[in-house]
Amino acid sequence: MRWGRRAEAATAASAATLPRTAIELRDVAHFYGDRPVLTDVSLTLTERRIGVIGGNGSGKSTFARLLNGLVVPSTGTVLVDGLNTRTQGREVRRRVGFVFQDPDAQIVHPTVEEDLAFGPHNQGLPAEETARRVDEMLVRYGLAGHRDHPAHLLSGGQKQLLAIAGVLVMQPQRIVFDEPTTLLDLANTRRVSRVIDALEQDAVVVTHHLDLLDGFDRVLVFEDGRVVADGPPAETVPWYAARMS
Ligand SMILES: Nc1ncnc2c1ncn2[C@@H]1O[C@H](COP(=O)(O)OP(=O)(O)OP(=O)(O)O)[C@@H](O)[C@H]1O
Repeated sequence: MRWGRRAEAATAASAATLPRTAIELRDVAHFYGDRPVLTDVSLTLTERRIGVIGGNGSGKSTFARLLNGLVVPSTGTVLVDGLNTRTQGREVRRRVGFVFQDPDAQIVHPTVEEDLAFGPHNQGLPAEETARRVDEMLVRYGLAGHRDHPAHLLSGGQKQLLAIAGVLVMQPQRIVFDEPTTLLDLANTRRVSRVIDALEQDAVVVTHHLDLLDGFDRVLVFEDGRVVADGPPAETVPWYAARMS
């Protein structure tokens, strides 16, 4: 595990030999008004499963939003496979899907099927391909019996699965999850955890549920807008838990 500035320096040094597929943050800072919420963040993200943890208000969601260009940094650069989120946001968002904490923020269409079809339709996919993908998602996420169901009447867990399916149906190469289990009971938390485990895509998961990070490759710990620890969960998670107690 690497801590604080040493970790950032070591990660920045490896940027010269950047693999083809990576998210790279170079000297990133972000301010809301004149208030800094992220400072001095330089990271190269290549692992399949990356967790992001930290106390309330430590900057995790802002960090997550930087990764697909929902937020552009006040200073510094975020590159996704070499694409700059500041100037190539649309292409970046095609590659990096984002699952919001509250599925109601993401579910915008009256029925489950219409909601799933919205993204691919927007991408300009032919109707048959959209229908094929929608069918596949309905089956994979246990929503086939709810095809014509009003989306807002689904249970909390089903809504979260629909929100995830609504991102996956667009076949992004990576997915960022911002606290995907916060609103869920234990059974649905486990279900979403299994869904994340089984994803083919790379995933970055912001969470307060530390169990979700079992088997992850790397965990970043945020504190006051900085990465204060960076390493495998077996080291970072107990370190963070001890720090918070
Ligand atoms: N749109 C915004 N405008 C102004 N301030 C914001 C905005 N979004 C976040 N902030 C502030 O930035 C700081 C970091 O917020 P952020 O949501 O990134 O933290 P977080 O680590 O995800 O917190 P939590 O665990 O509580 O969700 C907080 O103090 C928050 O109030």
